[in-house]
Amino acid sequence: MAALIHISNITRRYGDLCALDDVSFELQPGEVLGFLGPNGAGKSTAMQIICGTLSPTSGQVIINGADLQSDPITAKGHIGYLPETPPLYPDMRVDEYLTFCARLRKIARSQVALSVEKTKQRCGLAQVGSRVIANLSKGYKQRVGIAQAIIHNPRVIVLDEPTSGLDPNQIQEIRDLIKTLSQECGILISTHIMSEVRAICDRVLILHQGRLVYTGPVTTVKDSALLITLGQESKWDYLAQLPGVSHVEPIDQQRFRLTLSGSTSAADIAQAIVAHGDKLYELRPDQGNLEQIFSQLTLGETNP
Ligand SMILES: Nc1ncnc2c1ncn2[C@@H]1O[C@H](COP(=O)(O)OP(=O)(O)OP(=O)(O)O)[C@@H](O)[C@H]1O
Repeated sequence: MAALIHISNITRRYGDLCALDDVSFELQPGEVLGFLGPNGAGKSTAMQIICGTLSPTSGQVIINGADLQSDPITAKGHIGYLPETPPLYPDMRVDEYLTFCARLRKIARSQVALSVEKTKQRCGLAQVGSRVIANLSKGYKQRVGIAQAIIHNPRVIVLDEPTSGLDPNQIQEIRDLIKTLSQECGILISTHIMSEVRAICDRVLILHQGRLVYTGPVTTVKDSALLITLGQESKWDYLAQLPGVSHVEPIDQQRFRLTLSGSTSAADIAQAIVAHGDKLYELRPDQGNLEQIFSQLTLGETNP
């Protein structure tokens, strides 16, 4: 399957500062790729380069087969971008604004009304077309921001911290929307929120001081350790003998952290504990794992 984004050896310097240093990665169709890194790691620089608003010092960006440098109009046509601050005109009504965005994206006049309607349906905006953007809640403004990014049906959607500043219900709604959109496109999403990565991303990239220091599937990270709580009278020494358990770390008398090997699943472990005749009160993925990887890889100096 051809990659939707293909980045090879991108470097970007600002004077003496190397904001991106020889970064390469790909985004596949249907994939939600999480872009993580501390402040100053180079995420926004990378996103701007991918969206064609900033040139790399060296390296190549191919978007859905089009070279961003030699064929920028085709390449940019495949991308929808929602910057951290949505580019909204607050005095416009939602319909007016989306019509304006459709025209900017050079959608044929005869198709504009249809594109606006379809996009409103996709983003849950069907009821608010006549509302003035300034009067919408922050969650709805964010939906309008996503709507302008997808009005031309791009294959790639780039979202810069799309849930920042939203309340928990709005966050869930935007995450659901992103999941739905990923069925048709590839999505690159930058965030500082680890639970967001777990909730919606298939794979994660971690940048530190402009270098790519980690790339891997979220599920591997997520499932590689479990936290369990057993009955008070449990003799836990059998845990280390269970198939697929490579390490047992007691947290207190009842709680343990199990490191798993290979493809062992949480269900396998639950079954084995119950089959052993023990009481299992709680079992959950060790969510500290991704945080631990992030901290280990990004400790130390950050770019100003
Ligand atoms: N126009 C610019 N001129 C000079 N330096 C810049 C410019 N833009 C960014 N930088 C520097 O490049 C480095 C990377 O910045 P960038 O904004 O890409 O990081 P980031 O990972 O997006 O950070 P944040 O999470 O804070 O948004 C930082 O050290 C920043 O100060």
